[in-house]
Amino acid sequence: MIALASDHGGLDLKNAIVAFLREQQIECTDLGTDGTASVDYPDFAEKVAAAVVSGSARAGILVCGTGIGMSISANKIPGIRAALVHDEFTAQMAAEHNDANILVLGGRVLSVEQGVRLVNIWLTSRYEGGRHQRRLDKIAALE
Ligand SMILES: O=C(CO)[C@H](O)[C@H](O)[C@H](O)COP(=O)(O)O
Repeated sequence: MIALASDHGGLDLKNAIVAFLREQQIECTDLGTDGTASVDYPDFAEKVAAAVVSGSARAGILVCGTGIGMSISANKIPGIRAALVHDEFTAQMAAEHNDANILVLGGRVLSVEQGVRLVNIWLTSRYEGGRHQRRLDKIAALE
């Protein structure tokens, strides 16, 4: 299960990602927002982070205008490694090196096509472990 949410600035990209995941028959849950009314991104970051930390979702995707506010918010939650990515390389590294459990995208930064492409790269890339695990352990110790 993948949990997704956006604010109003990320709505179109989030909806496109939901459609993509359903097309791929990847189970997902859309935690909002549902319309174009202005909302506050920390409320939605918290919902997705809670789903990931509780284990009800294996991973999460958050979208706001820049992705910055969502990543700052989600990374406040212990156990979350939220990665804001902008291109193919950072999407791949977020999985391979950081084992990011939440992918964050900027709906006002990326085209819908590019955003969906980055989701696909992150989902199909695998954490490499090894030296990276030592670093993730040190991140966890900071919590
Ligand atoms: O990351 C953000 C803020 O740090 C997001 O881009 C928000 O979507 C953005 O701030 C919302 O802006 P708005 O002017 O209220 O639409």
